[in-house]
This record gives sequence, structure tokens and C-alpha cells, in this order.
Amino acid sequence: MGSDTQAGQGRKIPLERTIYVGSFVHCKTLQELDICDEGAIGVDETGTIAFVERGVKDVAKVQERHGWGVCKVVRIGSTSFFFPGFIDTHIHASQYPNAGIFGKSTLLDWLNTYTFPLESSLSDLDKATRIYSRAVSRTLSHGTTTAAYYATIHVPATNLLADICLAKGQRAFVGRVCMNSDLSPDFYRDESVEAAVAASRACIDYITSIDPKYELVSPILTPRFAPSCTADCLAALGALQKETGVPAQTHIAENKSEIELVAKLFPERLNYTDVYDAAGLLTSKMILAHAVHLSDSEIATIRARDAKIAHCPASNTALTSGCARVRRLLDEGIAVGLGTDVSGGFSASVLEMVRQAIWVSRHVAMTEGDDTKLSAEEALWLGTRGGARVVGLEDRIGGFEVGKEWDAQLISMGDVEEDGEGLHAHHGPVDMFGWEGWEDRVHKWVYGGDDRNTIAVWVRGRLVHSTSGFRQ
Ligand SMILES: Nc1nc2[nH]cnc2c(=O)[nH]1
Ligand SMILES: [Zn+2]
Repeated sequence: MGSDTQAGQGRKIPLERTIYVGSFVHCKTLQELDICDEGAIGVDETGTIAFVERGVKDVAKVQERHGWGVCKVVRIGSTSFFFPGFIDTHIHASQYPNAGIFGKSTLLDWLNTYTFPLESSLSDLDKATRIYSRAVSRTLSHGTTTAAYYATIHVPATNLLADICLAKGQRAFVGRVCMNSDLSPDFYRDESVEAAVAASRACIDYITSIDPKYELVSPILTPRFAPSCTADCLAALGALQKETGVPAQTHIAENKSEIELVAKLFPERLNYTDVYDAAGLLTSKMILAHAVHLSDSEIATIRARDAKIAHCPASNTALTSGCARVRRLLDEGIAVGLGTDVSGGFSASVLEMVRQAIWVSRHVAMTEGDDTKLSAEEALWLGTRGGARVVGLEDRIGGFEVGKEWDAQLISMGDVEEDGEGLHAHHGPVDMFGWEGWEDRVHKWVYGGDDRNTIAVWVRGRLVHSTSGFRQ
């Protein structure tokens, strides 16, 4: 996994002005990458991008031009590139030990068999420390610089997750899960609406106390999903959202049995989306995970409210929930990002979700036509710019522009060397032959790469993860 670096304790230490020299790649539009071969990106003491230069042959001239005579310079290898940090718009940190453990279950039996027992055990803070430390380190090692986390119903363990994100330097939204209905087992539920609201407030207050300006870590209201909450609980959380302005996250239209259950539990509502809308929760600050089986009128309502969607392709396949119609959502102008949804999803890697989103779109294409296919470029956009919109940080992260914060990952495709069997990349899972152009390099990373290619990761200008492949 490499190491967590600088970050936490160093958060208060001022950064050194740094120029990152080499190639960079980011998304220009949904369909198009911006690939810069000889770049120089200047990052100031606050971790903000101060300048972006192209066609740089002589870094000294760049330094002179910007009056940055004294600064650090990080130069990268010729087959490496900087890429924006990934944004995981939906992940249950508390379920991390169960990643890969789901058998042949589907959503509702999966919750009872695997999920509620594990989550309830996080009342033990030692166990929560182990799980959350590993989850945050692992996601950082995969290049996730921002994550929207679900914790559990426990206030101390939820606050601990926020502490760990701050200490390790990951940008995060940390949600204390609310669930007060009869769906939840006695051993794992909120005792009342008042208790759920008070516990949510306690987490908001704590996270605000450790990061008052939400520079890195923010609270997020987290009603688990409609069947877990009574209508008065959802309404109380809607009122709390309005009062505090903090964002919110939940699940929607993931599985057909779940949708039938919602219709039974909320007969007075038009549909699943209307349950959240009636509670005042369907706002531009709401992140809806899954959205696999939405009707046209639900899509129209979500669009009208400007609510956001976390597409969770690995989870939707693993729990055989269905194939989300991502092209349709994008065509409607709805903001869509990618979510690992650990542990419905088996992997904590957003790069894996990029691939999975591409595969799911191809399965949709096999019945609905080629227009629904996502390209590698589009899936990378979902993992960065799209995710930034979903979490409401599109002005701060998602790409490399002046004024944005340096949330970045250094991707190394390996040093190309002659090893007797032809040219060969001597670290990482991808073999390079030396003749690949930039687009091919990026595609080889998307389809064949993994965390071995992610040799360094920065959040707000701080190095938060590096491997032995990275030397500064
Ligand atoms: N995938 C997924 N769906 C849910 N719906 C309610 N809770 C969950 C959860 O933990 N994971
Ligand atoms: Zn989920």
C-alpha cells in the first residue's frame, strides 16, 4: 500500500511553493482529455494552483517569470503523468472488511446477512480505528483524494472517521448513518427520531470543531435509505439540512424489491423520489446513490431539484441490482459521479469503477444501442470533474486550472527498459513498449492499470501517499 506521508500532523506546517514539471492529463470536456506533454504547474503555500504553463523546455525561465526563484521543483519521468485525484462519491468506510464478501445475495438479504452485523460492531472504537485507518489508507493509495463516506450510527466512531481523514490528509464528507424504522434489527437502530437528529447534530458539531471552514473534512447528513427511516425522521433530517446547509446523501432505486418495499411503506407518495422530495431532502446538495430503476418522472424531478447521482457500477453488478442508464442521466444534464459503494462494491478503487462503468455501459449498449456506450474519456470525467460537481466542489477540485487546489495523483506507467525480452516496464502491471502515444498510454492505464501505477498522491498540495517508485 506504500505509506501515508506528511499529511495529518503536518497540516498546520506551511507548504513549500512547488513546481510540478512533466506531463499532465485532465478532462477538458466530457468527451475530451487535455494532454500536456511538457507542463509546469506552480502550487503555492496554500496548496492552490498559481500557474499552469505548457511547452516548458526550461524551468528556470518559468521560475523567473513568476518570481519563484526559491521553490521546490518536482520532476517526473517521461512515461509518467499527473492526473487529478479521484473522487469517490459513495463509499461505506464501515463496510471495508467485507469488500469482496457478498456471495449470491441481493440488496435486502445482503443488508441483514453481511452489513448490519458488521456495522453494529463498530461501537467498539478499537475495531473502528483499525477499519477506518485501513479504509482511508487504502483509498488514498488508489488515488482517491476526496470521498463521501458513510460511517455507522455510532457518534464516537463517526467522529473518529473524521479524525482519521484529517490526520491522513484526505478530503472527505463524513456521514453518521440514520436508521430508525422497523427494517433495522433491534441491535442496530436509532431509538427515536429525536435521537437520530441529536446524534446527527453531535457529528456536525464535532466535525465543525475540528475543521471549522471545512477545508478538508465536512459533515454530511445520511439517512440510510427510505426503508430505514420513518417519514417523520426523513422530514426532521430535511429540516436539519435546511437549518445547517450541510450536504446530504442516501440511496435510491437500487433494487426492484427495495422499490416495492418503498411503495408499501410510503403509499401516500408518488414514487421513491417523491419520498425524499416530500421530506425536503431533494436539494442540490443531495447525493443519490445508484439510481438504477428511476422512472421518467423521477428523473425529471431529480433534474428539477438539481440533486446529484453517484453511479456505483461494481456494486450494481455484484448485488445484481441492475444497469444504471448513465447516458440518459448525462443527457438530462444531471451531475453524475462514480462511487465504489464498498462493500456492495468489491473494490475501493475509483479506477476500477471507471472500468466497471465502461463495461456496464456496454451491456446497456447491447440492448439499447451504441449511443449509450461510455468512452474511457467519459468515464475518467465521471471519476474527476463529474465527482467534483456531485460533492459541490467543482470550483476547487477535479482538474488543473489556476485557482483550483492541488489534488493530484502521479501515474507512472513504469520505466521503459530493455530487459532481453524487448522493451518492458519494470514496475506496475502494464507492459509498455516505448512507441505508445499519450492517448494509448492513458487507455492502457484505464484498462490495465491499478494502484501500482499510482506512485504519489497529493491533497491541497500536501503529499498524502507515496510508494518507493516516487523520488522527489
Ligand atoms: N449498496 C447499498 N445499498 C444500501 N441501501 C441501504 N443501505 C445500503 C448499503 O449499505 N449499501
Ligand atoms: Zn451504498
